[in-house]
Amino acid sequence: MAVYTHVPAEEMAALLARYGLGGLRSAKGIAGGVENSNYLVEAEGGRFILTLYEKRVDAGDLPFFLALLDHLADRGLPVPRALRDRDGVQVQTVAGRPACLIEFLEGVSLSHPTPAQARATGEALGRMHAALADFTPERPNSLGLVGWAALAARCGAAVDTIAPGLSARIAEEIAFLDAHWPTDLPRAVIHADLFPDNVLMLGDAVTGVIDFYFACTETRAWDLAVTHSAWAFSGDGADYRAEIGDALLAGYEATFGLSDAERAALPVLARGSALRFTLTRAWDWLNTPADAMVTRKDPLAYLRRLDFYAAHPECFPA
Ligand SMILES: Nc1ncnc2c1ncn2[C@@H]1O[C@H](COP(=O)(O)OP(=O)(O)OP(=O)(O)O)[C@@H](O)[C@H]1O
Ligand SMILES: N[C@@H](CCO)C(=O)O
Repeated sequence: MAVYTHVPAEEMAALLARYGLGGLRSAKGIAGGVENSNYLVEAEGGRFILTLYEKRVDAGDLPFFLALLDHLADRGLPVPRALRDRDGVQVQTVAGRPACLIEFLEGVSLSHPTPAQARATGEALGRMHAALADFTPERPNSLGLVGWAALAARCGAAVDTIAPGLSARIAEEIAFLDAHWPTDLPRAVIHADLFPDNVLMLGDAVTGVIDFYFACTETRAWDLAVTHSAWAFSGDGADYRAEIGDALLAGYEATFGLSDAERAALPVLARGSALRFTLTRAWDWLNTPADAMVTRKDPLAYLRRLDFYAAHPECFPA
């Protein structure tokens, strides 16, 4: 469960009063997620998510993320806005952390999506990219190619305690990606973390896209590569599920589409995605505080994806 910061009930009730949402009925820490503290809050005025920003979320980036959510919600995408209090303020301080009260969206995140659900997700990603065409704010990607080398250096040889030889494998892959990374593809603001746990679904319909806190200006097709790496494998990364990968790509093609150059770059972009999550998971594996109520995610599940993408570029049809 990701609850790094405890919020006393009295402080939660005082927060709700600022929004005119009536009394607090219940507040529960949410199991799931690794980045922020999340509470499901039941108030007399409705059900909400309270997010306290921890770790990698810089409070200075919050205006970018909240403008992005408003932009997408204005265009009909199923994303949760941050509520404004009676003074029009979206970002609060709760238990000493920057925090937002966020609209609750229905739906469940899937562990074993079907091809139809993967297709709907690809369609939603394509619709999101279309809606972002006129979104002008920018945010650099601190977890792109340059950031990977820096993070690998910070992890150092300690990653070899996770798997023997891992630091050498990471260095080799960064050298490969440096040499082959496409530099001339269209760039845009992307979600950058569209994992199954960030897509809420009812049946085959996408009812929510959440967790935009890695959104950044990047090679747009990388978003599809990230989504592919997160969806098209068994959880441990040992098995590639071609029917899921194909459905995801088909859904994206139906609502947005790829140029020939973007399609040709997908195998390299996917290797970059697999490395990104191997690295951030390895960092978390080595640095998660012992008292955090959080389940660490397995870095090797992404190393296996990396091995698969390196061996099977043909999983992305030309
Ligand atoms: N707006 C929302 N409506 C409904 N449920 C939500 C909403 N936001 C978050 N949740 C629930 O809280 C969980 C954790 O949220 P979120 O994924 O944003 O956390 P995180 O710590 O940032 O996670 P991650 O590890 O994916 O970066 C989600 O899986 C979902 O169950
Ligand atoms: N979605 C990521 C966590 C956020 O970087 C993971 O599963 O590793």
